[in-house]
Amino acid sequence: MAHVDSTRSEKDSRGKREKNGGAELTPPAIAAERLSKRFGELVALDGVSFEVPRGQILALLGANGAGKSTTVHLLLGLLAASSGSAAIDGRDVRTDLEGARRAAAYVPDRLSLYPHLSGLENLEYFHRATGHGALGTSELLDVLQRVGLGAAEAHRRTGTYSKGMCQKVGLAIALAKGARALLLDEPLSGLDPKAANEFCAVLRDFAAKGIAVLMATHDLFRAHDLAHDIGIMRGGRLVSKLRARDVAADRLEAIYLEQMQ
Ligand SMILES: Nc1ncnc2c1ncn2[C@@H]1O[C@H](COP(=O)(O)OP(=O)(O)OP(=O)(O)O)[C@@H](O)[C@H]1O
Repeated sequence: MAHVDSTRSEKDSRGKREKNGGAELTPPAIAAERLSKRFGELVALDGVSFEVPRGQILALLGANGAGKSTTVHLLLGLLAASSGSAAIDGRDVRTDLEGARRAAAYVPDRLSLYPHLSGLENLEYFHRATGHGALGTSELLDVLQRVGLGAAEAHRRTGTYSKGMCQKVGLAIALAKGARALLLDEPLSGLDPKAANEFCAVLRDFAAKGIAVLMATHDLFRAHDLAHDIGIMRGGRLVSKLRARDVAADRLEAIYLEQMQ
């Protein structure tokens, strides 16, 4: 079986990080360590550990109820962990929630924008709402351009946008904020193939800029194409972690289906 013991590999990579010539390296942009979450009797997440270094993309796959959204919500501090730790850019979500949130951006399945405002006005609003809204209108227009929304689209009311265009505004909010880590929960659901391709191209661009990306998705083939690492979750556990380049897409599908048995 091509999957690895994720607990051991996280320990190994941490060891390398700490020992590198004795110098302290930057912490991973996203880190989960033995993260667990119970809802009453239900164990939604059970000792999940992984790291996403800067410039890397980790896709989390898994059936409905596997714990993907719970993982994302714990990392964003939207839920409190029952045990274990979650950190963004080295800031523990439990002890430095403000710092962690400052370094993180979140694009959910369906982004809530103000439909009567244009894409640019929405971006201006959310950019200021972060409390770090230093960019002016022309810079924000440039940010929208970089995520694939031209000037004409930027000035249109978002009530007239497709889902893909709304999602791009979410990416623009993350970029304008200078986020170190981008967390996405099924951002591709409902996007047509062209829109999904465009969205993934922007995510690649984010990674190339050094941003860490964690994406929960059901789109196995696109995850394989986009991500550096693939995590497969089942019953609240990370049951496999694979380097995407080490496994062909059809083999990944076979491993996924084996894990779902
Ligand atoms: N607020 C909650 N209260 C009780 N149970 C919850 C809550 N949120 C999630 N769960 C349960 O935790 C488990 C994990 O759910 P989660 O939403 O993380 O799965 P998922 O992998 O994201 O699924 P999907 O692919 O359907 O989005 C499920 O059994 C779910 O019913």
